[in-house]
Amino acid sequence: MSVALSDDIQNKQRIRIKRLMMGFAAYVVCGTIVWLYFLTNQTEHTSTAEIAIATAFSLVVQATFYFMIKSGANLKFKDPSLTIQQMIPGFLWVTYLLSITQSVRGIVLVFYFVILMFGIFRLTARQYLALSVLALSGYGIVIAHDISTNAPQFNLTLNLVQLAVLAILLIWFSYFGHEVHDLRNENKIKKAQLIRKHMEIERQRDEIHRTNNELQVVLSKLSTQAITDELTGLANRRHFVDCLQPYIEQAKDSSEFSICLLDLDHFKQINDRYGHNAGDLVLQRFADTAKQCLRKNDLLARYGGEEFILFLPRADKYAAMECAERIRAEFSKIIFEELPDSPSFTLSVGVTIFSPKSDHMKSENLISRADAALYNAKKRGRNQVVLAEPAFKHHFAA
Ligand SMILES: Nc1nc2c(ncn2[C@@H]2O[C@H](COP(=O)(O)OP(=O)(O)OP(=O)(O)O)[C@@H](O)[C@H]2O)c(=O)[nH]1
Repeated sequence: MSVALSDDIQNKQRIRIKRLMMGFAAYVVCGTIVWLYFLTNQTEHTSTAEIAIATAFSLVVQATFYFMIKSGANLKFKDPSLTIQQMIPGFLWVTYLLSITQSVRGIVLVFYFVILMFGIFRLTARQYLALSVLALSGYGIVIAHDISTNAPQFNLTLNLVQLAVLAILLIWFSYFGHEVHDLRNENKIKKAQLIRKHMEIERQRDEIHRTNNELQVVLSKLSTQAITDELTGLANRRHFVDCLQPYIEQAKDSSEFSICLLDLDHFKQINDRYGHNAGDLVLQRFADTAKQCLRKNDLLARYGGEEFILFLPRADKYAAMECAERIRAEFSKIIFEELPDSPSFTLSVGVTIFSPKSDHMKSENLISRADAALYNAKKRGRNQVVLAEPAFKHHFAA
């Protein structure tokens, strides 16, 4: 019969065969001892047939168990290791040896304990006691048989002493086996508890990991919020200044970067005429449009209200003016169809280039120069880009 067994069961089956082989070795050792006594004429009344029967019995028993385990038939039993099932024939075998080896019974009695050793981890106290009763009854029957048949050289006293010693040792062994069995069970429980604890720790570790990830997400959201303007999604003023300062400290000449201040024209009127929500919409649309006009490394931020600030790295005055003009022109082209009369709006820009001499490594100086240029753009009629004085007087006008 071939049975498809899981790896775990196959592994256990291998261990069971190994245990059976150890049992077989015990049979061989005990059998050899009896043969030795027999061959050296220490067991005068033992016949060759009797000793051959004992040997054949042990071989048949072991072969039967071997095939049971190999075929998987043992798996149908409550204890697939067949501990008690293997011990009972062993006890019968020892009892038979006792009956045929009268003069060396003291030695053969020890074989009971060799067999009992095999159950040390598995048998309960009750099973030990049952086996003890079996052994004592067996030996008792042997003694009774010897008395009834008036066996030659039978020493009743010696046999009764041996029976008593066997009883004491069996009781002690049952107690000892019970203790070992309990210890093993305790270990099993502790092992199960350890596994449960380990699993709980794993679960808690996963939980911490998950919470940590969630925290990271919240933190990253918070840090993004801290540097972002909620309405337009652009960088906020604080973040802009933080980014600008290191550039100012490292920049060496005026071609390094430029700054633009952009302010929507008459924005108050937009709010007053169309409402605050419409004003918000214009601000958002401006942000989207301006972003389209910029390079990847340019930084546009909301400076406050309807005012925006633009950082243009590696942009000289021509490049900066051109960029600001592009934004101005694109924004003025937008028609706000969602507002009554589909209006369009304008903006003014003040541009300044970085000046190592006059900025003294301070962003305030640079920004106030751009602000002055913006003021000029407003004064000159709005909707235009003006470069800060005194660097360059030219300005683009619509
Ligand atoms: N809708 C809206 N309005 C804002 C926001 N922040 C500031 N404002 C308004 O923007 C307006 C700015 O008006 P002013 O500073 O007088 O400037 P202006 O009307 O644009 O005039 P000029 O800049 O001189 O062209 C004020 O009415 C503010 O209330 C905002 O987030 N949303």
